[in-house]
Amino acid sequence: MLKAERLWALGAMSGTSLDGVDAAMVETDGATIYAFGPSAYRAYSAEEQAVLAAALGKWPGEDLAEAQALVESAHLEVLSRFDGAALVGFHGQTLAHEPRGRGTHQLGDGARLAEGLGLPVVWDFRSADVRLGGEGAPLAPFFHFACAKWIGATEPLAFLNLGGVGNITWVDPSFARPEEAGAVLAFDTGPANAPINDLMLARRGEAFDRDGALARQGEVAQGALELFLDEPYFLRMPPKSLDRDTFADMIGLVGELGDADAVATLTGMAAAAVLRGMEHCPRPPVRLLVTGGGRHNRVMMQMLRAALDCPVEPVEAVGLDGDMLEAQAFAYLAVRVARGLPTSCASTTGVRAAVSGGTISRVEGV
Ligand SMILES: Nc1ncnc2c1ncn2[C@@H]1O[C@H](COP(=O)(O)OP(=O)(O)OP(=O)(O)O)[C@@H](O)[C@H]1O
Ligand SMILES: CC(=O)N[C@H]1[C@@H]2OC[C@@H](O2)[C@@H](O)[C@@H]1O[C@H](C)C(=O)O
Repeated sequence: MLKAERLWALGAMSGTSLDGVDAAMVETDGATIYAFGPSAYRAYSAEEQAVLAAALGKWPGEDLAEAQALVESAHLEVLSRFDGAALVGFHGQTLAHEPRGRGTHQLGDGARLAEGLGLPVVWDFRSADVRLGGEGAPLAPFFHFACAKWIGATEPLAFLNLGGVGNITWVDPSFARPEEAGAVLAFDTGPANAPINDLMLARRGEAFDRDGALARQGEVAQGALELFLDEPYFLRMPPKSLDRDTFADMIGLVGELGDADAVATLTGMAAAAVLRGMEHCPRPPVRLLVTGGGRHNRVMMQMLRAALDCPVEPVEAVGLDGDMLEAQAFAYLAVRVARGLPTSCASTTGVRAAVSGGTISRVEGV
């Protein structure tokens, strides 16, 4: 176990929207964030995205050689660009997530990455939590708690990640540690960009709805939205988590609509899922800080602003980087794992007791 000294860690995340690998450095002792360092991005090409998309839903033991080689080489490529890291946090590519079923599967072998980089690599962050009865996700909440401290927050606030899937963390920064009862509440809100991307690709051959430009031209189909909100997921108490394609059927709800109305409706569904989620906050947050690619979607942001009493701002409003927050989270969590500090607790994943997930792969001499 590392002593409680500050060090630079390098984190990498390949998210559910399959757009690419984010990597970023954080200086931390596993509790306090001292500084944010450089970051880099390595996009997946359309061909690579197709390889990953074909691997979605697969479990270890299935035919994954090509996708695994791709995930590992893309990570090696981007992580090799950095100097000065003492260890690496490697999330991997989530292919399947069934915490109450077959478990959770993040593709990519951290031991191979450790060999390639010559650095200790922390990986497989989610399995231990699932084994102990947790959802295994979301895991960024303990980092969000540290971010709330870093920005000097004194009142409860919430972080919303609008990635392929959405997740929210409500934080009370008056607590000393995130695992204390009442300090955080976190869960996945619902689908966010993944269905929009899927529809844009299928109908228009485009990767996503840039800035919400197409949604802006359409109207939300209220009937489809109501059917979507009937999903039992929205009645479940948190913590709770989702697989990328848990809501794949929602595409069917907009199947008869024209492109603009269909995208507007999927955008409205993502926002409505967040608004449902906000009802679970123990106290109203004083602000909602939005991270992830969806913060660029002006229509989605406007829908949230129109319905909420508190300011809804991109995390850049407080000096954070919304493109890199998840990569930074896994840098931070890697240091927590190395120090034996918990990475999740009952109010973030539903795990029975606070747990330090993750496996550390070391290379000789390091
Ligand atoms: N300018 C933009 N306008 C609208 N949407 C955008 C824009 N930029 C990015 N996005 C959306 O954000 C997505 C990428 O978001 P992000 O990188 O946060 O997701 P992720 O990390 O892969 O997902 P997750 O957090 O679920 O793991 C893109 O696929 C796209 O749908
Ligand atoms: C199983 C899995 O990979 N889940 C992701 C996904 O993408 C967003 C949401 O669903 C969140 O639960 C999680 O990622 C972030 C980084 C998290 O664990 O906090």
